[in-house]
Amino acid sequence: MASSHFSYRRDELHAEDVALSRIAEQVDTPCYVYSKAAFTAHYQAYAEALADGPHLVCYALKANSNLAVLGLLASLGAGFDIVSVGELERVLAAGGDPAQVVFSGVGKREDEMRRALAVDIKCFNVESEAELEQLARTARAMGRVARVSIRVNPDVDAGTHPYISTGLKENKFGIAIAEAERVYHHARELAGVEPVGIDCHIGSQLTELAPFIDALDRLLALYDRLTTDGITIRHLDLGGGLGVDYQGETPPSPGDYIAALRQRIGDRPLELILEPGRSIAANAGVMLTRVAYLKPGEHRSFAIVDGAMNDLIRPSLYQAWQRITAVQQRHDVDPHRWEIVGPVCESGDYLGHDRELAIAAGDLLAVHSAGAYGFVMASNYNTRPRPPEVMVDGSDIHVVRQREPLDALWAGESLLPGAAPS
Ligand SMILES: Cc1ncc(COP(=O)(O)O)c(C=O)c1O
Ligand SMILES: N[C@@H](CCCC[NH3+])C(=O)O
Repeated sequence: MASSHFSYRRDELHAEDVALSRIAEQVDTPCYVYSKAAFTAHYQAYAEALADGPHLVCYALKANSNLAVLGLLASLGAGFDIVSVGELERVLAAGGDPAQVVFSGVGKREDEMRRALAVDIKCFNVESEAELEQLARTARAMGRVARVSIRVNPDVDAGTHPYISTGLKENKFGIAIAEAERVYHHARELAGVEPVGIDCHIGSQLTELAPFIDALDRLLALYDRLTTDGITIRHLDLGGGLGVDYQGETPPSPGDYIAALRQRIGDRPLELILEPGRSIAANAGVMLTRVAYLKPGEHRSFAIVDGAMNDLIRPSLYQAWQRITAVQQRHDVDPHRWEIVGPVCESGDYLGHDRELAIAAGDLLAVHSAGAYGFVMASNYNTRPRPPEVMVDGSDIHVVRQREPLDALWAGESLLPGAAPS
């Protein structure tokens, strides 16, 4: 199992000290369950490894932006990586410090820039020259100066799924490394922006160090050239991307990763910023779902569960594999190979293919490693409410997001005038 915070005791899966069947009874299924201790430990692994030099861990809240998660990480000292004004408002609502926020993303709108300038975030990670110019105009109009990093596209192969690889020249992200030096000179001359950092993010779920080191070497060469040109860069932001154990992968630990980075950076006077998302959140959560019906067949056998692609889309979208186990292990039925599928009307609606499980209708299943890119990617497809979220703290159960009431799913919609049935 990928996380020691979710473990079996007397044949039943627990989150910390809470039996997961208790949560399912209390909040119904499907639901997400997070462990406070796991979030804390995963964050501390970064903070401790970085402690001997200037640093900031900017948790990428796209991975899991529940306010309870953000509040917990803020209380531990985390900064945040945001990609929208909505994420910025979440950080502020959770008590996060805007001075520790970096703003990534290729398509920042002017109103988003204005709000981020108004609360004086730490840095904008700028992804194109057109965005740089827009940001400079917006900042000037507000009488402000925006601190910026150029997000450099270092053209390294992250060796991960094509949908989550971002640092190749065919990807939409960042400014080509060959162009970056010229853009920094442009930024230096442009009123309204001040270049203070260099940024990159090459992809997600990386399980090897080599692509990170390749990218870092290219950024350091750029840093050295800019320093020679008299452009003072204060921080290096290497993005997120460290992978996790979904299916026995053995990615480097944050400690090993950071030691390798620091060794390359040497005595350059740089604050090191990282933007981890998945490696903090994924194995701090599971999704619980209940078996509704079993449909054994000659060709394939289906376990139809109450969770679906709208609740957890990673298997359908990326063919992602996440471990699925029975919450209460039973010894009275034989294991059988099941397709774990949801009620959504799509053949691609599945949570797992060909899983050997000893289960009966009514049993609870846990989909593991669901703390990252789980709830945040949930939708209301098929007019299904998004699931509730629960945070376990020792033996305490905190419902940190209620299931959406059904009528919330059509709030804001209206019938055409005169079209109401009489
Ligand atoms: C700019 C940026 N920073 C950080 C992250 C977080 O990545 P991960 O969840 O792989 O750590 C992402 C997502 O891949 C990203 O696009
Ligand atoms: N949503 C993706 C990761 C996206 C990374 C965002 N830059 C996943 O579940 O693997």
